[in-house]
Amino acid sequence: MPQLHLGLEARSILLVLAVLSLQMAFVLFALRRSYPHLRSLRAWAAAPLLCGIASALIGLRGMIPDAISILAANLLLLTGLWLYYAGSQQMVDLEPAPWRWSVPLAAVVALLAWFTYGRDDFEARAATMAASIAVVCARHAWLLARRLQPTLGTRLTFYTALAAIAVKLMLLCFTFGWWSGYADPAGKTLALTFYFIGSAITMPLANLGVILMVTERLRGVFEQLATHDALTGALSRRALLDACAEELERSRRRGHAMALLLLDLDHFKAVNDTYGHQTGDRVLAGFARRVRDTLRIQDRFGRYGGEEFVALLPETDLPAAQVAAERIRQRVSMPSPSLPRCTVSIGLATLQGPGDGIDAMLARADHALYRAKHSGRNRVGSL
Ligand SMILES: Nc1nc2c(ncn2[C@@H]2O[C@H](COP(=O)(O)OP(=O)(O)OP(=O)(O)O)[C@@H](O)[C@H]2O)c(=O)[nH]1
Repeated sequence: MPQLHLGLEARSILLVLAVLSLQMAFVLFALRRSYPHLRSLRAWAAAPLLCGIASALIGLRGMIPDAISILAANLLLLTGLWLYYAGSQQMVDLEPAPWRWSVPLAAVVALLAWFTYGRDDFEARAATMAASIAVVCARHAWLLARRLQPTLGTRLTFYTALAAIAVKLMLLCFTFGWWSGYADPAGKTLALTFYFIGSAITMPLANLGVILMVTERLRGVFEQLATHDALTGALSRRALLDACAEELERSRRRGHAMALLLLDLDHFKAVNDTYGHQTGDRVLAGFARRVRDTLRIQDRFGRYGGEEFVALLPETDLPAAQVAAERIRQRVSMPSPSLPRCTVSIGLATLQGPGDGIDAMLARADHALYRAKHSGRNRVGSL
């Protein structure tokens, strides 16, 4: 084991890192049991497990055979680092490709074997590993920067990957003789001290970054469940009414118009009775998708109850709301290749002065809907 400054011992650092990584793996495996649908958790739990075992094996260098403390340990380390990357890929619905990595991995292990048994060369082994780790971290950092939302967790993981790359590049520069001080034993000790301290900082930070990414994703899932209807993806009634209250306040403040559409599928009970409840569910989901496609970004769409939905149209006066409602009606009535045809009746209400409120608008929209139903359905009613 190399000597370090500050009274530090490489073996102790490696064993402490092993314990920390195994603890983190335990936490992540426990999270995986609770949230099995979060695919990334499997790779992210296995990653610190492999890295932890690798650290322990490297730390036991000289006490166990080289084939284990060098070859098996570095193989585990690189696989573990790849698993961090694979977990991030799954976060953005990319399929990890283990076979694509297995060829370079085998080449690295072959090189390490040569630098162990062909000619015993610590510097060459360190350079091989530093370059390989830097490549995996760079690939991971690239993915984090390009594909994931810039949250605290992704930022922490991204900067940790950059820091790990910097540490590895530093070691590469030294081993290639780009710093003359490295030839001197004191310089070498200093370089290795930086290297081990760098690893001691980046490994736990990578685990923390992953834990943060998991909790951020779970928070997103729970928020979605709390505010959206699971079947149609529309806002839940509670979230819809909150959005209405918010928009009403904004319209009042700015003196803007606002419209509200109450949408009710026609003869939906007959759809259920004829084709079954499951097809009825698919019709509802397809209907919601069509309405959402028709609406603008700033419009809100929610499930008011059963087969009744509300579309909230900010900054929309009566003529514009009639155009929007008619567009929805036509879009919904278009035949679909996979679903029974259905139509929608729509009740329309617009904001009537500062004393008006959401309950009053909903009551007017309900009345208009009633009229649309009673004058033949598949139409837009207003008062
Ligand atoms: N499949 C399915 N059906 C639902 C869901 N929610 C409500 N329904 C059904 O929607 C039907 C609504 O029926 P009605 O209120 O009589 O209205 P309708 O048959 O659409 O007739 P009109 O509104 O008068 O045109 C009921 O049979 C409910 O069971 C749901 O989530 N899935």
